[in-house]
Amino acid sequence: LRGRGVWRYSAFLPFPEDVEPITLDEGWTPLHVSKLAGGLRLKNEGLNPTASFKDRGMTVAITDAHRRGASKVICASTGNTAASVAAYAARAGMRSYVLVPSGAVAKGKLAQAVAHGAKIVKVKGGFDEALREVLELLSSDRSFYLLNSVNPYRIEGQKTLAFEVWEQLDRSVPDVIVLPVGNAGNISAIWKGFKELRDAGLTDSTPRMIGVQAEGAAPLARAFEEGLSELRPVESPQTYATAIKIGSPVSWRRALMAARESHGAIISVGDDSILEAQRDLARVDGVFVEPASAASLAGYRRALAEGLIDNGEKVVAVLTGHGLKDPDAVMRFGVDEMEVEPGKLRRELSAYQ
Ligand SMILES: Cc1ncc(COP(=O)(O)O)c(/C=C/C(=O)C(=O)O)c1O
Repeated sequence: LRGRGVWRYSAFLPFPEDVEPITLDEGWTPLHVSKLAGGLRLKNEGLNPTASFKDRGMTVAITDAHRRGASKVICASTGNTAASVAAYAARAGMRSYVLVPSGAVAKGKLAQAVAHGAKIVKVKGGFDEALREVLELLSSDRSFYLLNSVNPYRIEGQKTLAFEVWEQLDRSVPDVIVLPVGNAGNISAIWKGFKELRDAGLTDSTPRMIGVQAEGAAPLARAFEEGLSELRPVESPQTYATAIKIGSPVSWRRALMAARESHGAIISVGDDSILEAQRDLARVDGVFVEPASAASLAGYRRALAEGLIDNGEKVVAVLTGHGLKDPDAVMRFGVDEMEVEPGKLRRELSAYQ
């Protein structure tokens, strides 16, 4: 183990020792103790270079693209993958093409894609249509390198969150990992990381993986609930947590396997509980996350209420993206503001208190 962040675990990454990483020092994010519940810890992935967990997988996949001499990279995205692709492609001197749902991407993410110089292709429809467009293009045009989480190098990078949590918990694993699930790459990546820790003899237990979806975009929660072995996509997914507004998750098989193999679950929560969780995290724990990230806390609360998690169990909630990604979302918190004339502050404030 040397250095910090994703490349600290290069022994677990699929590259020869002399590989030249394309990196922005991603990873090594804080694990805070939460004041909201005993035993609950918060893995703050919003503190990665482009402010989401996507950077973990992007550093590894872009390093592979660079190694192969790629000059053009492409992805479909609800926004965070696009932001991360744009930044790492810029770092690697590559052109980036990002396909996003037209009119449905949070402002901060779009700002990042623009800032880093991506070609932004707005697809009429949702994420699912955008991903289909990308896969169709690639079936006839091999000049693009695909960066969605069907790319195994993304999964290899994202699994390193498990290694960090193990180190941050003094080389032990939590009872439960709870995290939001959209296209479903992350839940299978983190589960892979914990299995590798166990298979390397570094731990003798593994956590239960509890994935959380938004009620209006929960094909995996439904498949898990009904014990299905086939996914029934949600035709037009609805949630204000736009990062996980996905009706047909591409990694659904691996996600179901991770939930079942780990004796965990995939559940869904309402947008109102996501909003409440987002506000509590910001106003009690001081951690500002975007709506999809807050689904972790909303899911934790539901799992606790339903006995999927016992009080006192050690739980890590993965907070996947920073709150600045979606500034419009916080207008629903209720703003506490006043305007004063110059020289009137004392009078106005005393009236206010
Ligand atoms: C903040 C945030 N939280 C959770 C997820 C779900 O992770 P996966 O289940 O691995 O997809 C996403 C996913 C975003 C994209 O899929 C994209 O950017 O295209 C996210 O941005």
